[in-house]
Amino acid sequence: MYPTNPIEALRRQLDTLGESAKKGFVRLNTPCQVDSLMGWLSVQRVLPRIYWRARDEGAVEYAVLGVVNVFGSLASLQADLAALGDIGGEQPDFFGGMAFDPGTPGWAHFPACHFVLPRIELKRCQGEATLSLNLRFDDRCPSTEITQAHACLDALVAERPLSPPLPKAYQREDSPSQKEWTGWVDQVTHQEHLRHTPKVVLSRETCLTTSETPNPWALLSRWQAGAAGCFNFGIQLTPDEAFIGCPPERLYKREGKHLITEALAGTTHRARDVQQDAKLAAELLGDRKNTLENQCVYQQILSQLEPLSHHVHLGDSHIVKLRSVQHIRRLIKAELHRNVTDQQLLSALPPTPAVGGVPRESALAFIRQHERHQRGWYAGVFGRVSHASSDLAVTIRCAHIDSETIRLYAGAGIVAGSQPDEEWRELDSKIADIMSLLGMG
Ligand SMILES: C=C(O[C@@H]1C=C(C(=O)O)C=C[C@H]1O)C(=O)O
Ligand SMILES: [Mg+2]
Repeated sequence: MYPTNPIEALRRQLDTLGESAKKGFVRLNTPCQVDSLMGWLSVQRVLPRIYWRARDEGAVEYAVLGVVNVFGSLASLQADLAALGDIGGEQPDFFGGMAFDPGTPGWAHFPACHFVLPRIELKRCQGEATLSLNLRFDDRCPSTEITQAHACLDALVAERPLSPPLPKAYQREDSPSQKEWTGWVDQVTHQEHLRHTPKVVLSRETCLTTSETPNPWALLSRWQAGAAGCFNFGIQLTPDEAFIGCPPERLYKREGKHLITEALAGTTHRARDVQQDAKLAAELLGDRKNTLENQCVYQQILSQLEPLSHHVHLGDSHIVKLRSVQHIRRLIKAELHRNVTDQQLLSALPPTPAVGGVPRESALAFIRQHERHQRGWYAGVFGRVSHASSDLAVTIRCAHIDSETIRLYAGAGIVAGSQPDEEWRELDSKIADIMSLLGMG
């Protein structure tokens, strides 16, 4: 269908780029054919490698790699969005994420905040794939930029099929242990503690160790296939390390001044029998402890949105059914005041009480004091930001993978009425999908 090699087509466009085009941001595009974006990403040598797909049906799939710019803070990202917006013309997409708690050391190769304007984008929308080369000329020497762009094109490798990840024998270690967990839940649900801190989301790190871990892109591709209604993300900043996940939770989506966010909290498992499953859902919606978990989230989001927006609307409670769990969700819509930026939203909203707690600082203090594992980018933020629209997920239901270890993370909102054993089981339900893909289900 496309007689020209897409890389060749981009090279030619680059060579014939007129002087007048060399201002601000430039995106060169060519149609291409691709089977699996993750299969393509998996064989590339250029870093970083990023995959992103929002949870909505028909959402655009992005596989991006290399960098035109890197941003280590929300302020620098916002300054660049504004600078390119002022120049006008086509605007880029920025991809990246943030750690759960910038106030703690986090993961070794994952900065507290890291967004990139990628060099190469492979996008698929309604079955049509496009390969793009990004350039910019406002902040650098044009000839160097063109040389670097050529070098990145030269480094691209043809897609190869992903081989399915083979189940292996893993050694499992949980931090905290169930015994420690019980002690923490008892502390948080103590009358005295609840009085000043009504909700703390406690988490667990499950370390799976083996001689050779699976290809993260093969794993994500399998995970995605069974995770309808979830976001899908993957990022490799260093060659032997990846962070992947299929989170059901949206931090926010902004289209111009329209904002959509949500309170997703309160959990039960799934039943095989349809009637039994509906009964579990009805019980969840009526359950006091679970309703309280959700209420803590929407109340804080509403109060954070108040100074930034008008016409804030809180939707009804409803059930979101995932493969192994069901959750209570309430959608929130708002109209942002003029000039409210992604920087402001990303400074105000995360970590929401869906993953942190209420009040934020005292919940974070409990987490910092007790959890020995580093949350890093677990329970942080991942997504796409641009001038016109942004969409970001909360990074739960995720795995950090290096050459020997897979680290799985799960948390549970602890409020009045939480029982340690039930909450521990909730953690297991939240990692059930990925555990079964690894042959540990
Ligand atoms: C913290 C996680 O999930 C959060 C906690 C939930 C709960 O306790 O009911 C439900 C959804 C998320 O808000 C996680 O999956 O790791
Ligand atoms: Mg819960």
